Amino acid sequence: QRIRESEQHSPSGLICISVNIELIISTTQSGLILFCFFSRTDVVAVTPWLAPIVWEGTFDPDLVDTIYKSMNITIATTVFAVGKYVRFLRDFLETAEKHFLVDFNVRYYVFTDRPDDVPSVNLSQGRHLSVIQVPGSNRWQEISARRMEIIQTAIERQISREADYIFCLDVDSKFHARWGAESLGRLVAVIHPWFYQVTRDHFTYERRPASTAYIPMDEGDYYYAGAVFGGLLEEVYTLTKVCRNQLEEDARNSIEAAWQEESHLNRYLLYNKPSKLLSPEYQWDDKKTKTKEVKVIRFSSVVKNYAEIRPNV
Ligand SMILES: CC(=O)N[C@H]1[C@@H](OP(=O)(O)OP(=O)(O)OC[C@H]2O[C@@H](n3ccc(=O)[nH]c3=O)[C@H](O)[C@@H]2O)O[C@H](CO)[C@H](O)[C@@H]1O
Ligand SMILES: [Mn+2]
Repeated sequence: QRIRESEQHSPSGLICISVNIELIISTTQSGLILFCFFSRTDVVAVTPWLAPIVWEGTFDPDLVDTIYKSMNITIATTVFAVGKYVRFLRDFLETAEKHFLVDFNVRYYVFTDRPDDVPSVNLSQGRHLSVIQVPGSNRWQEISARRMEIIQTAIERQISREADYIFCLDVDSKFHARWGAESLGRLVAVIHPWFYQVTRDHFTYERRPASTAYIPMDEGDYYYAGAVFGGLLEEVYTLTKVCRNQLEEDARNSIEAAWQEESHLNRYLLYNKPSKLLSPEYQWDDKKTKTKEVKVIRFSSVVKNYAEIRPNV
């Protein structure tokens, strides 16, 4: 059933802005109402290649969770805490236990050079945490970019035997609200919170043809954030392998892409389209003022003092 209110004249004679609400009621043949919610008409909820873009109000949370729960899946979650970034782990893990894939089997993989500083956090049933030691570095660019290689290796050695899906997340972040099974898909990326309202000429893709992350000005769909990507294990394995190889090829040619692995991720996703996109609800930035499209912030980057926290500026 659709309700559309078009332009109306108020008593004062001013024209009101059209309301345009779609009320979707799904019924069975017997007439029993299964679910009822307002779909969104203020945001685009599908890509030109017909992948869903997940916004609050475009899915039924209980129904989606029920479908995935019956599959008895395990979701791996990688998070890097190298150097001073170990300080973000407690909030990350504690808020994840409250909001991230609650009641699902989740395996956290914490990559750190300071295993003794990993906090002990109470995990719910069905949830595990492994600590994997990685080298430190005196360049944040290298720490961030090497994640591709390290995730690829960890999938080969361990994760492929232990999980079905994987999410790779930034640690300088907190969960604030439900992040459920609506986020799962073959290959999943998140629209960067600073770039969802701008045209593609503003995207900070790598623009130098000498880099393997190069994207010409007239190409590109979305600007994806490097802080969140995921999908089926084998899909993310290929993604990390390709990005790792391209990062290494660039290094051999003494070129570093504008935003390191984020640039390579964007290049990969341009030619390997994600099957599902997460709206900026799934990667907000605490420095950014909330816009009206964002009804719920599920996961956001905390404000940090770069000079104090990173090994270099
Ligand atoms: C929202 C978003 O898309 N952010 C991207 C952006 O800035 P960010 O400011 O989000 O980068 P960042 O400092 O959070 O670094 C990315 C991640 O690398 C890890 N880390 C980094 C430095 C360090 O000393 N120790 C450590 O563990 C940690 O997990 C951190 O969350 O640019 C980065 C570098 O290209 C990545 O592309 C990020 O994904
Ligand atoms: Mn970050």
